[in-house]
Amino acid sequence: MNEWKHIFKLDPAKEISEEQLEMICESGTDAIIVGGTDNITLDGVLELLSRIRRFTVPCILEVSTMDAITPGFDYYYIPMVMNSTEKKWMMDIQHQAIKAYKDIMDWNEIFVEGYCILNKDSKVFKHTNSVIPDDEDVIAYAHMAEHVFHLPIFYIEYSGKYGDTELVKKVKDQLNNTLLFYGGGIENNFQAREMKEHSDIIVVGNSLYKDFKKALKTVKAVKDME
Ligand SMILES: CC(C)=CCC/C(C)=C/CC/C(C)=C/CC/C(C)=C/CC/C(C)=C/CC/C(C)=C/CC/C(C)=C/COP(=O)(O)OP(=O)(O)O
Ligand SMILES: O=P(O)(O)OC[C@@H](O)CO
Ligand SMILES: [Mg+2]
Repeated sequence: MNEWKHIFKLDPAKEISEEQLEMICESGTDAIIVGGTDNITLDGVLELLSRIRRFTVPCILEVSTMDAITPGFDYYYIPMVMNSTEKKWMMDIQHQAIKAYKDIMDWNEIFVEGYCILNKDSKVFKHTNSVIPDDEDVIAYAHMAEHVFHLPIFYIEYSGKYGDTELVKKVKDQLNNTLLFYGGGIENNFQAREMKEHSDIIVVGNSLYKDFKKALKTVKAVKDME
């Protein structure tokens, strides 16, 4: 994961054609995350997993609901929402899930993500009752992710909206061991490169469902960077 630059996030609740899926899987992206905020069902996850499995690209389940956890993925990402007002989204659901699954959990394939959700209009922001932190708060969350919780990933999430590059840069400057993921509103090569400049890995999601060709090109855009 330390070598990765680009990830596509596919939503099991949304339609993607066979032809498009093949282009995504063979695009050179470093991995595919299966995840989303709502209508995530076990059937939807299993169907998408079996379609992606025809290709060699690493496939990750980002767990958003207990109902759709299944074996068969290469890796599992477990979100903890650091700027939620409810402990539930930071700790309690994860606690219950670990209680249920601890005997079959292989921690070598599980990575916990410290999420900071910064688009107040996104579904995931509302769903998790999050609050908008100021820049100093975000930087403090990043420090907590790295030094208090020793998380492998700090995720700046603007879901559906292109974010503040200055803030992403400020956060990146503070992190040494924790990887910085940036996701939100990346639709073209310029945005992909700009956010990759300031983060370790960019995640491209919704634009695949809006302007597929442009979204696909973001892989080469960041792979060609020095
Ligand atoms: C059976 C087997 C082999 C199991 C493997 C072991 C394993 C992985 C067990 C699970 C252990 C565990 C601790 C699970 C956690 C369970 C859980 C439900 C945690 C809660 C996660 C959480 C905080 C959810 C809230 C929503 C959220 C933050 C989701 C993260 C993804 C995200 C930001 C989605 C938004 O994406 P986007 O695409 O922008 O959304 P829309 O397009 O839909 O708007
Ligand atoms: O869907 P977009 O806005 O590209 O965001 C990607 C990802 O960060 C969503 O969790
Ligand atoms: Mg999405």
